[in-house]
Amino acid sequence: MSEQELKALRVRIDSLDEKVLELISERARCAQEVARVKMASLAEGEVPVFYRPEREAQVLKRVMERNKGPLGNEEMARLFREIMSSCLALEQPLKVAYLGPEGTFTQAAAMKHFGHAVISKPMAAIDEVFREVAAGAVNFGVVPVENSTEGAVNHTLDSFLEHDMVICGEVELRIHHHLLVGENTKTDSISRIYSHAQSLAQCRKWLDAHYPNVERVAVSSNAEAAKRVKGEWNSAAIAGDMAAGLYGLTRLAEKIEDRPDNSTRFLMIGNQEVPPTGDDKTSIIVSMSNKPGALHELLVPFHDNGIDLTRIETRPSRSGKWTYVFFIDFVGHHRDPLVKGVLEKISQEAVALKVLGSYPKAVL
Ligand SMILES: O=C(O)C(=O)C[C@]1(C(=O)O)C=C[C@@H](O)C=C1
Repeated sequence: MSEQELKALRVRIDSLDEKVLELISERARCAQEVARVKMASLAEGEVPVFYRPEREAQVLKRVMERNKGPLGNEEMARLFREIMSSCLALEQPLKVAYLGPEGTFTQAAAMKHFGHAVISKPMAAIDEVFREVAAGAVNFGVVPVENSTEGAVNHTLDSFLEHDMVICGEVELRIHHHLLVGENTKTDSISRIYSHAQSLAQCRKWLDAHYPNVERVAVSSNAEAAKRVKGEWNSAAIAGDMAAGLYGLTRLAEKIEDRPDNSTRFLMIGNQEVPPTGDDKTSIIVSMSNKPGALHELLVPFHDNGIDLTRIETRPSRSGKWTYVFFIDFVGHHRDPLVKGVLEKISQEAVALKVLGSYPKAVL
């Protein structure tokens, strides 16, 4: 390519950027207008709802449907995700608590779902995320709920039993783990590997093959593991990209998770009900009386109405020995007539039924 050609292309890019800039600014002014309309149409005592997950899902889906490339759908949606995040920040800067410290996969999930224009607050434990939302100190919280290799995150499920929370979104993240060391670490003298227990479990086979005699130490998060090895000479951490970047660590081995499709699903929790989008999921907690066939009774209405169950998890209930609650996710919104019917049928048989929330299926 000649210098001349390159110059001409850059002139074209400059001119396109000016148009993109003007269009983004126009969009942002539009969002400010939306905020004005929302404020003006409030009934007395009503609080404005600026964040609209159902609308965001619709915007991102539309972008993906209309995208003709060469950028991929996900890439394009990510760009719009950030534009929308900044537009919303003009209406109302969202505060989001997540399972910290900084650099965790939960933080990455929060950014993937809300974009980077939110004010994010790391919390030391899952229960603290719930409490922060319940106290109204933040608008939303982000917590992990299940991993494709290791299963349910029980702390999160148990927290739903203790707090009244509305689930308003989900996001899935492909989890890649790396073996990380600080700059002063001699790689042949590693005597300890830190990570979160779930991450150690997700890399068990790799560790058995490569570091069978090295002590594995479970800490509160993999970001915490990364933070520790920064100052230690004989230690390594298992953590992800965000933590590696944040603590300036070197990747000794990349993508060491045993299963290449290792993914974690995260939930957004808040106090806001989300209207239907036509492509939603619902999460419920049900407790049945301890009698034969109870689980069968619970599942039959779903089957009879062709409702797709995406997950069922059992946890000990907090109210009695050997009694259980079921966490069930299914496709549909609790306001859909078919779903309403199923929930009514179940509540006739159940000791208790609580809808945790209906929310758009993850778009990104
Ligand atoms: O449509 C709205 O209600 C808006 O506030 C606008 C907008 C957007 O930028 O498109 C911004 C924030 C909401 O969460 C959803 C969409």
